[in-house]
Amino acid sequence: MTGVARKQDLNINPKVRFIAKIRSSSHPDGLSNSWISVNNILRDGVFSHSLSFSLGDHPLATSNRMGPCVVDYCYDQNEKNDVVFEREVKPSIDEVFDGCNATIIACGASGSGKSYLFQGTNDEPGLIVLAVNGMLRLAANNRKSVAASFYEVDHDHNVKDLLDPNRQVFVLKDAHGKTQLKGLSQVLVTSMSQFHNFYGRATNSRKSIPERSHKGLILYVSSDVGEKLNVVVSKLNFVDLAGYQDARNKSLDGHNLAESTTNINKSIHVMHNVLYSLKANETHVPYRESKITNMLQDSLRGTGRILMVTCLNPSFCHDSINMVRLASRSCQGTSWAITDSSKKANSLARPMVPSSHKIWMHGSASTSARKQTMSRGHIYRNKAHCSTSTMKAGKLFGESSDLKSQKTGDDNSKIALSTGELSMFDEAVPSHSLCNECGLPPLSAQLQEIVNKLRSICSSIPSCMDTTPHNDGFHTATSTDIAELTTLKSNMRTDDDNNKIAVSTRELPMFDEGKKIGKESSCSICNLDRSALHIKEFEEIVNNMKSICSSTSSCIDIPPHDDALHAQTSTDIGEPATLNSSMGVSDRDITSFSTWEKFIAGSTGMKNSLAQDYLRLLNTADKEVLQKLKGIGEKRATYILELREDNPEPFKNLDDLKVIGLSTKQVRRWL
Ligand SMILES: Nc1ncnc2c1ncn2[C@@H]1O[C@H](COP(=O)(O)OP(=O)(O)OP(=O)(O)O)[C@@H](O)[C@H]1O
Repeated sequence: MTGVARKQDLNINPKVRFIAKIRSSSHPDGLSNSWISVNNILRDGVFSHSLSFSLGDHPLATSNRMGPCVVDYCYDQNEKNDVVFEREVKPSIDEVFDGCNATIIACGASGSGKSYLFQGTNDEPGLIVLAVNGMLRLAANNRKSVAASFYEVDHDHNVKDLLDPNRQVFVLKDAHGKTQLKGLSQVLVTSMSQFHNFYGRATNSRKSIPERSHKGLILYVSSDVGEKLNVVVSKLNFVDLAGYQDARNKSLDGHNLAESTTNINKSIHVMHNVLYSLKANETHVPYRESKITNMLQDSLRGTGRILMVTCLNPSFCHDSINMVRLASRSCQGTSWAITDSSKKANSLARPMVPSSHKIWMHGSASTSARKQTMSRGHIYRNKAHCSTSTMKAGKLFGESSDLKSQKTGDDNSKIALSTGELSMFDEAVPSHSLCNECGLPPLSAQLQEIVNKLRSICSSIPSCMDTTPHNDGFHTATSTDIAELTTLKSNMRTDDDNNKIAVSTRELPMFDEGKKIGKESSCSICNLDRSALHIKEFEEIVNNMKSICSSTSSCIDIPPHDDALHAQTSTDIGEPATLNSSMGVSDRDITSFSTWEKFIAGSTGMKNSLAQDYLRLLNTADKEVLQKLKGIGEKRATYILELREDNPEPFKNLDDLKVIGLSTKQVRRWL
């Protein structure tokens, strides 16, 4: 059964409110709003409206991916601006005069009535006009002043002062981290007619310009100190977001609306993301991902009210559906979820980025990894293979999720060198299988053996450290060695739960110097015999490591570059190709690498190729596969699909993941 349920233990910010307003159909282009049905929902004493869409008898399949569209309230076409004002805006004005900031945002498809809602007409004043009127009255009664700024943010993120177009506006942070709109003019509002005068002039001047942009009016309330407007107490923001347009539509001259549309749509998405995060009380709010949210940051954070009004066209408009879906997603925050039992577990129980996930994708250093990488090789080579490759990669993820489920049981066989450098060894193949090419036991097994040795040595180190002060000169000379040895031990993190050990590459030279450590530190460690034993064991381990490295390099050896065949083979094999291309090193560099460096470089290259795969899947995979990726839950997957409607390849590099609230660092950590 599908429905909407409220999660009991929510921490939802009630001051972030999402409403919809269906534009009046009195306009000649309006047919009727029968394509939108609004239903009441009452759960746990909370009223909401659920919106569904139909064309004639055909329900539009908008809910397949995300269930019904839910907003806190939907005003129908007969409800006038003053009704919306009384219920939604007036309470904010009272709070602004009590010192809080408030923000009212209108969004919607082009022609959905955003400007009409804010500006209105002489007969039906809009929310801004009604608000200024109310504020002037309150100001007069409370010895306060009202001032206004009016700006525009275009698709190139330029900010223009609409009250004084000659001024340059800079968005800066002051010493307290507060956003300053440096250069933006403020005009004291003294009466309604004076307001109509300057505001009307500024709005009309933009009407002839076809460019889409966001427009913002700031109404400042200051304590009345005569002529000076120096003590700004609080702000009421009105933001009229540019009309949403599907970026795949063609403009009148036949060109794709592409870039400017994409930028505008992106900032609309970011605005919804920000409100989503605020509504859900998330710790990270992506203000900085768009100019407009960055500018509004001070008003949006804190305790002030935020109202997002999604304006809907009275006649069928696909962009309106997109917008209401976006609003619904943000409105539901973490508080609502589809009660479809299969989806419930995913969407309700899981935060956006579950910290419990450790690895989004597993690989293996042995044959299985090589086979997987060979599959990925096709992805690099030919984009036309994308879907097949995606399927393969999907299979990969399928495998990885299987592996994930085996994780607990298999944890004992893990080893990671250099903080995840060798995460490809996680979930390695069973220890009895041999590497096809080398005929050696799998790397993981060899490394595991070393780990066990190291662990046993480590566990005995404290007992042989001399902690009593030594006054002889020799001790002073060797104390660094003790420190080194201690560092060595601390770098060999042992974890009894999962038997993991991490040895950073930085520490490897210490192994080479094992003899030196042994010779000198033996004098400063209390039990000479035991320490000598340890050093010997260390040396043995170093040698083992070295031999593994050389055997590894023979598995991922780099074929000669000039070989014509190489071009073909390296792409097929994947790993060597990655070594060359992803690391950005020349062959000369590679030949001068030590075996160990080659090995580490190979790991880095592989990481980069995994990053590429991750991005490629985000750009191409279907929802089911997306949800198998580390960090992608039901909501993010839905959002990614929405982003792909605007831009077929929204993720070109890891930085682009910001749009979906993931950081490069985070993703790199998972790889
Ligand atoms: N409630 C209403 N009653 C009558 N006409 C309306 C109403 N709302 C909007 N309109 C008319 O519909 C048209 C489009 O409205 P409006 O300009 O407000 O849309 P918009 O969403 O701001 O569009 P854009 O994003 O392109 O600027 C206008 O001609 C406006 O007068």
